[in-house]
Amino acid sequence: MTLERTLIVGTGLIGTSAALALREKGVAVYLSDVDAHAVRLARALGAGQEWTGQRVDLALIAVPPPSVGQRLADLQQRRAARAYTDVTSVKVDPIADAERLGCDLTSYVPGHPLAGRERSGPAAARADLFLGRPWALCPRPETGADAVRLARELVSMCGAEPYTVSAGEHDTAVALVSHAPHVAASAVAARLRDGDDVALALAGQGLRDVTRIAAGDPLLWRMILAANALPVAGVLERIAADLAAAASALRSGDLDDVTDLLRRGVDGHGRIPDKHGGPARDYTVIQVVLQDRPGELARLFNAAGLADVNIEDIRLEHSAGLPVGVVEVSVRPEDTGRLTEALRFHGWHVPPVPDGNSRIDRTRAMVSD
Ligand SMILES: NC(=O)c1ccc[n+]([C@@H]2O[C@H](COP(=O)([O-])OP(=O)(O)OC[C@H]3O[C@@H](n4cnc5c(N)ncnc54)[C@H](O)[C@@H]3O)[C@@H](O)[C@H]2O)c1
Ligand SMILES: O=C(O)C(=O)C[C@]1(C(=O)O)C=C[C@@H](O)C=C1
Repeated sequence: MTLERTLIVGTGLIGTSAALALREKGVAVYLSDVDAHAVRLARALGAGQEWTGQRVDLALIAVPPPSVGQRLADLQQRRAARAYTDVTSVKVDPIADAERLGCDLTSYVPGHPLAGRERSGPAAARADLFLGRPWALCPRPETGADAVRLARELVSMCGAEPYTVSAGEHDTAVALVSHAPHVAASAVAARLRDGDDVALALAGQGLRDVTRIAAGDPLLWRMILAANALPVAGVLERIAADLAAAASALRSGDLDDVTDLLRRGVDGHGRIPDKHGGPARDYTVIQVVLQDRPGELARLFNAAGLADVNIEDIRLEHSAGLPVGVVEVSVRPEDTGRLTEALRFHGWHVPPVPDGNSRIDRTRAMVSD
């Protein structure tokens, strides 16, 4: 049994990213969403064609957590697929919904890719979103072997690593590694609402690293947290206790508790597996410091275009009020030399890309004027 035809239900960030990855592997992909605009945009991105009832091998349900059970029931009633899986960030509640709605659990493999972005919708989708990332699969004793095989095939076509775990273990685990961290990031980012312009002008990369996920959709996160409330509350209580102890240590001037927290933080961070820890894409990131004036980005793009280098990704870091910004240009490693030469030719100073085993090498290109 191989995966030749897939239906994606919910063509937002995750559904469209999976669709794009499957299209690259030659799978026929059909698209469905309650929002016709989301399907149109996904189609325009090359993610597949609109679903008009074709029967497929596997349906991937990529909708918010409370809608998964009902969608599964509807699709099974239409006999839309031989097997079904989903991507929602919690697992116990959607499975309970499916059971309550009388779904056939033998053809359903609950799933969850541990990959995402802080943006929603098909426009944010990318085919390489899942590369090297863990993708949890939570089959139950009654789940059929063929359904599991199809779900695993989808995961590997998306470039992710399947990880089999029970739904209960999954929810406890993601409370620690995903859901509580999201709330903690939001708490840090929420403080910035009170920050004055001077403070925000001094924001560096550390703050951006700690708060990136806080930009995620609050309505989606409310649904995720509601479905995993107690495990997340437990982790948050322990984080809050550490923060309270650190604050009182700072007030008393006895920094032992803070030092202990910092050391435990180093230990905890060291436990994040390298395999899934860093960005999974094999791009070189060239950092270019740009003058903040009209036409600078266009000049950079033009230099890349003339060198026949495709820019895979671009990220703009700009501190308000400063005369320069940093643009991070991601290119395929084999294009690094050509782009470096082109930037030098057009007046930027670019030091050699350092050797290293990290998946992403960073170099800096400084404006010469
Ligand atoms: N955002 C992430 O980083 C991330 C990562 C992993 C898993 N997930 C999970 O993936 C799922 C989708 O998240 P997303 O970030 O792609 O959200 P999104 O908002 O980008 O996309 C969700 C899409 O589902 C559609 N939709 C909503 N209800 C529907 C229904 N009943 N039937 C058909 N379509 C419906 C919406 O119109 C939207 O296009 C969620 O369950 C989320 O928990 C998200
Ligand atoms: O924005 C990201 O980078 C994410 O990977 C988001 C993230 C995560 O916590 O790892 C968030 C929720 C999802 O259920 C899966 C992935």
